[in-house]
Amino acid sequence: MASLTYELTLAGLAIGSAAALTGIGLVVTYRATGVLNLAHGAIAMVCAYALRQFVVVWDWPLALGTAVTLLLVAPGLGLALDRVVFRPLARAGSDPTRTLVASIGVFVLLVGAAALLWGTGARDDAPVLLGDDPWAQLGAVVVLACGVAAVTRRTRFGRELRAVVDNRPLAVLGGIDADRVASVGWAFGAFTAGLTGVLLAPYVRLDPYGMPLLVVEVIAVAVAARMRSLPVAVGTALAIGVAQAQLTRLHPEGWAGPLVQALGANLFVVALLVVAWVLPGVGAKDTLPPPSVPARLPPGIWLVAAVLFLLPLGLGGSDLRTSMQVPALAIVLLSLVVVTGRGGQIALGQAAYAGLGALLTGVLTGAGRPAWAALPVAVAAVAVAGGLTAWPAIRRHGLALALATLAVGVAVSRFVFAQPYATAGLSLDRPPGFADDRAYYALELAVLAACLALVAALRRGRAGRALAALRDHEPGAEAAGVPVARLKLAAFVAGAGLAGLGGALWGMSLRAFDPEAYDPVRALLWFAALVVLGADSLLAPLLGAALLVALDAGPRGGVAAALIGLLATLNARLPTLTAWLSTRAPAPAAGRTHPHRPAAADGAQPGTGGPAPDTPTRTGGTGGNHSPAGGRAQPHPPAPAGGAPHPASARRGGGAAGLRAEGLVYAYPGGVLGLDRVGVDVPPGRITAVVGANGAGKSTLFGCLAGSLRPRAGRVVLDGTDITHRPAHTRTRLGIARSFQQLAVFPSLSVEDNVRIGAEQGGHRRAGPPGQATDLALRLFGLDGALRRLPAAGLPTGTLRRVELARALAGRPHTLLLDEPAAGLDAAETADLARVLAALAADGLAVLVVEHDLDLVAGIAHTVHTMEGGRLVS
Ligand SMILES: Nc1ncnc2c1ncn2[C@@H]1O[C@H](COP(=O)(O)OP(=O)(O)OP(=O)(O)O)[C@@H](O)[C@H]1O
Repeated sequence: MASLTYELTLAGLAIGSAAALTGIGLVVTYRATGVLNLAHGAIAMVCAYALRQFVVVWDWPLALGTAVTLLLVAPGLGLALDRVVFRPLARAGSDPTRTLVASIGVFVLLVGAAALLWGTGARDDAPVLLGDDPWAQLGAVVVLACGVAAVTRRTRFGRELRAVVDNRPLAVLGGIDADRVASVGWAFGAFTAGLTGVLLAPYVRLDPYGMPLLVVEVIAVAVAARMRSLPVAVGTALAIGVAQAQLTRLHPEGWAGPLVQALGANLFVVALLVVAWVLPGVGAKDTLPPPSVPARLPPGIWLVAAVLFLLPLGLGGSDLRTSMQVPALAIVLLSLVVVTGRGGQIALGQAAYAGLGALLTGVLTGAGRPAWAALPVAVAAVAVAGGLTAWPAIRRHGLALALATLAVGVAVSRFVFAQPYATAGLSLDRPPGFADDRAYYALELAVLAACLALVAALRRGRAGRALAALRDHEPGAEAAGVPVARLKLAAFVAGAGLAGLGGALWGMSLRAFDPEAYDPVRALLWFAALVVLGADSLLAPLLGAALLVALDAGPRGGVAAALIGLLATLNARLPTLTAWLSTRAPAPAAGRTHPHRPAAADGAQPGTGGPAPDTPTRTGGTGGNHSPAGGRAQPHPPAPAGGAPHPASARRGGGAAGLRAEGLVYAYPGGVLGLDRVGVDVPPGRITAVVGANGAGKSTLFGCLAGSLRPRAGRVVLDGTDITHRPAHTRTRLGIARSFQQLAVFPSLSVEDNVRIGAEQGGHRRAGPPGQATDLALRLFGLDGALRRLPAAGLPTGTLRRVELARALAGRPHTLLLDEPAAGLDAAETADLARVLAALAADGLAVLVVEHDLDLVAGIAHTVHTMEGGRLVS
């Protein structure tokens, strides 16, 4: 027994050391470049194929082939990726989600290219490098880890690497060539990938799909090491490797047998799932940036698409059977429009939900349920499964959802789809009356049309607007009253359900469950395809499905992956296909805000752009007189139209005490005391100002009042009710609106929709229809007329400040918290703002202003508090 334990431990160490190599490569690349390289496994696979090509096909000596592979091919690939893909992204200031999409693009491109070059079949003749001696592999890992540690601790390059990791802009200012550091990081990362690939290849299936995925699972060890600690990465890899090997000793009876067996082969997948669910995500941001141009497709395109989709009804035989995949796949891709396109979430596991939809439908029909009844039950079950698997990650920041969905995709594939107990002999009957291929295709088209109509309605409606808002600017959406986590979950549940429906239709078209159709790599391909074609477009799923099926219908696999991968690697530099087809929105003028993201997203304050481009004309209640300030806020809020209440006139009952902070203490991680027993009153009908030098604690106080920060001690009280633990969106719904120091508008939405979100999400329900509150707020701030239909992207700062204020007031708050509202405004705009604030306070609103502009404060505030060192000193 002892010797079996020893043997298994050795075998586990061999697996663990290969995983440790990957962990080291991922950590070093991440530290040098900030990129979580999902393509690591694909690089490993390409290097393994390259070595096989040199040694087996071209008959080179093993040493020469290995040297060329590891010292030329692998680092060369890393350097090429750095130069062509990732450096341009870093220079453009791209965020982690865009680089993740690019690394998915590289993954898909390399998989496609390998399939084209070497075919899709598995090879079992990869050259053996170190034999099966685990000590040799372990030795290689230890030498490599020690080498990396020595270089980072003791050399000048190591110091530079650490400086770049700590603060890249500061390191560049200090004269460090951050690009060189990144190049070395990429070359080294690719070298470790190559080493993993050539070591693993003889013992696993060397094929373009299997090996990259095997290495992707190992991301778990790098995430467990928080993308920093090499000893933790190596230790975790070895521990999982040994535990996995020891599991093979267990042979429980009954249903647990195959499960334990699967666990013994896939413990890294479980680890990935656990780290994605439990540990904080990698990276700081987890939503895709908003689309640069809101797509408005010419109507003729839909006619062309309809005709093209109807054409296969005239086909027969294998052509019709191939075409039957298209509507089903289009529905799966449509699920990504909801989750990724609208919601901005990175979902890499849609193949699992599609497969589960097919599997459950097959199981239910196999148990005698009619297909009509089985399908909705299966779709509902998959939707619930989607919600349950995504929920732990949705509440976490960074790339947690991307990793969790990736892990779910691989885990479902390994533990369910690949298991004979779940899928053996499964067949999927078509609904009665649709057994014939042509009739079934017509049914698929009808379901697709219904799904398109449903998603179109969702996008146009309140939920669609709120989703776009959270994609564009999550804190801004939360401040407008959007329940961010709940909405993300709802989008994910809907997306999983749609994917399940598409998958089930696909299975029915084949009349069988084909695990290959739901391979996790396909999920990456589908995600990349949708992003490339335009994630927030209804046309993209149709185009994508047709393109993917058509390209892969040929004799050579990999064409679709190679093409989509190539386009995805360049995702930040090319317009999406649907954006290219769409009617252009007006081009932003020089000096305006960046169309891609609001100023708050990158921390930059855009320049003041002068008056609004279209001087809005006030209409309605005031008789259509022209705005005196070139579209600026009106000095005095106009009388409400049609006797409707003023947008900012929602009132609490008599005797309201207002908002009050009592003894707030807030400490930042690291111990800096942001607030030290601070109390402040924000009474109705008055403007309360808080001033103080930089770092005095004003923003911290503001965050505690608005609900974005939780104080360590003290209370926040609204009209006598303790709201200290209420989240930001709940406070907004209680009538506390806020603005941001840096703009928090939703660039892809029109000015009107920006304001409408405030009315829909933030408003008290009894405060009247959102449309009316929106119109009033737009008019109050001179945003009606042609301006209301323009996308917020590209409008001048002064206009966007008014949009933000109008959004806050459209929810008809009783308390208004303003964080440096005059930032970025010129003198005239600041004067207009002062008049509006005075009018709102006169109208009964409680207003708190945190401001640097002492003239503004002196002119409007009834009470002025001064902060210093986290305390209120006056
Ligand atoms: N995220 C953070 N992590 C650590 N310390 C922080 C953080 N944010 C603020 N601080 C520290 O907390 C203290 C209060 O900062 P705060 O931003 O509230 O000041 P402020 O008065 O709003 O300054 P400013 O006018 O520059 O915005 C400062 O010492 C600041 O350095």
